[in-house]
Amino acid sequence: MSASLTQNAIARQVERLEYRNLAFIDGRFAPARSGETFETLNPATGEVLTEVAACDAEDVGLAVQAARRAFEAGVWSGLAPAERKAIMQRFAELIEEHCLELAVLEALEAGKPISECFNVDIPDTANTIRWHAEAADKLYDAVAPSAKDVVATISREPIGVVGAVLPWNFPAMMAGWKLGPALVTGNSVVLKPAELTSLSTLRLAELAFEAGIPAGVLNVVPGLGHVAGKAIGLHPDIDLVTFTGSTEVGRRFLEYSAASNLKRIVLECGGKNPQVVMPDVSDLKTVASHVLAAAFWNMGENCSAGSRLIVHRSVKAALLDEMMLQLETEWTTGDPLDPEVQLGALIEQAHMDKVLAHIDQAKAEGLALVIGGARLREETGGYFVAPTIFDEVPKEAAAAREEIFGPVLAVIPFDTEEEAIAIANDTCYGLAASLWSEDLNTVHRMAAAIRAGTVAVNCFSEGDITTPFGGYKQSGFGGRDKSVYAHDQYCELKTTWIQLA
Ligand SMILES: NC(=O)C1=CN([C@@H]2O[C@H](COP(=O)(O)OP(=O)(O)OC[C@H]3O[C@@H](n4cnc5c(N)ncnc54)[C@H](O)[C@@H]3O)[C@@H](O)[C@H]2O)C=CC1
Ligand code: BAL
Repeated sequence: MSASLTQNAIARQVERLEYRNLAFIDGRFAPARSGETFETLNPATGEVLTEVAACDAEDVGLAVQAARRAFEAGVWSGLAPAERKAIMQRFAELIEEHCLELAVLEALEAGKPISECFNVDIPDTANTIRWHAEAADKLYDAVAPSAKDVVATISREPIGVVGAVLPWNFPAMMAGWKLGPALVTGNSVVLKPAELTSLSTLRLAELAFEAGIPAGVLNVVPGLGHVAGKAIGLHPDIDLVTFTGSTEVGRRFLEYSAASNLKRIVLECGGKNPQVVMPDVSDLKTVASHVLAAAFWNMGENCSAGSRLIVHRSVKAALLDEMMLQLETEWTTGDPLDPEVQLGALIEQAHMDKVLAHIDQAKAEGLALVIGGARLREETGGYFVAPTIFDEVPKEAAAAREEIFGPVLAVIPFDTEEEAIAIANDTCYGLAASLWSEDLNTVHRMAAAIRAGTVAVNCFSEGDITTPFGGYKQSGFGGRDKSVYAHDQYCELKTTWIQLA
């Protein structure tokens, strides 16, 4: 727990909290044109926090007009990279200055543990914005090795108006992953947060404006997926949509693109990520702590959650014993605003019901329940589910195949390396994997054989801001988040072919 994250500081912040709950279009907060709103809830209590403007196609249209106007006027796209850098750096500073406020908003609206929000999510959001800002004036374009009497330059240009449609599991961090590279490369953005988590994103937009990002360059249109999200997908004047969320909705964006203007689509979707533990591991305490973090961090509501533990039969029992010990002593489920808590509430009743239905199905199929398997803290009205582990899960079982997006871990034993790789790759997803072995040859061989965008060796990690993030197979499409590779998704490549006299 950070020194400044005390119960008193949190309580004072909650008392003085003001919700930004209107759309942010062209540098101003405004209600939806229809006057419609939707409720946003605290998933730890089921109580309504506030009503949020429910944007529809008309509001999305106004936001796109503002974004296009700003883009064409060059108030942002026409700045030198170093000028955009300075403003984005100020934006990062403002995020840091408002870290507690943003952390409290995320804990209240998303049910995430405040210590994670305060120590990880919001600092990472600021770091992401700052890192991309600093890259702004350090990336060079190219001159092609063409013919003698020709100069051919290959330059990147901003793509124009970017639509960003975001999930609820890491609201600020995902906004940072999209806004950092989209804005530093000179684009204008129309961003739709998930309807379950609008509040921190709306505050971020206000801070971006305060930092000096001109009116119209960053617009936030809160609203329902099948209304505001669909309107972004179908809008004929949006050049690219970057999306993080379910594979099912990602697929819809490809349809929207085909049905409208062939806008570029970048998808970061789901995962059923393997954690492979080889028989040569010696430090089971460390392995156990990372395996638990991979499975249960953010209540398992994480696209890169390591929801399949594929473990060699010879170490399985000892590893499970160590995991149980740590789970019982180090993982507390409770009020997300309590800085000592590691596990908060699931995002909403419907999602909790879906996770509990998966658990019931696994029980009905006769899978061996090791721990958990039930709702917790029902008396609070909140949506808490105990971290749950099933052992000896057949690879055909739903618990081994479907993305549950909750605190449910399927343990699948194996006997040979070939079998482990086959199980790891036996999924339609390919986002992330963890691999545990102390043998360098095994590590190289297996890391190369696992079909995933990120393979973390001897740890659970998504990498840091310097490494790209995205998936193989149905986990991703069209580009990567994070690192300088993320800039590619937001740029067109222009060839200028100059014939010399
Ligand atoms: N990063 C990830 O991999 C995430 C995966 N999920 C998966 O998706 C499941 C459902 O969660 P949801 O929040 O419902 O994710 P989702 O994929 O439905 O929502 C993500 C975003 O898409 C929007 N959206 C929803 N329906 C849309 C539509 N028809 N057209 C355009 N936009 C639309 C939502 O409003 C939200 O902003 C989860 O249980 C989990 O399995 C959810 C969130 C993040
Ligand atoms: N873990 C960051 C990306 C996501 O869950 O959507």
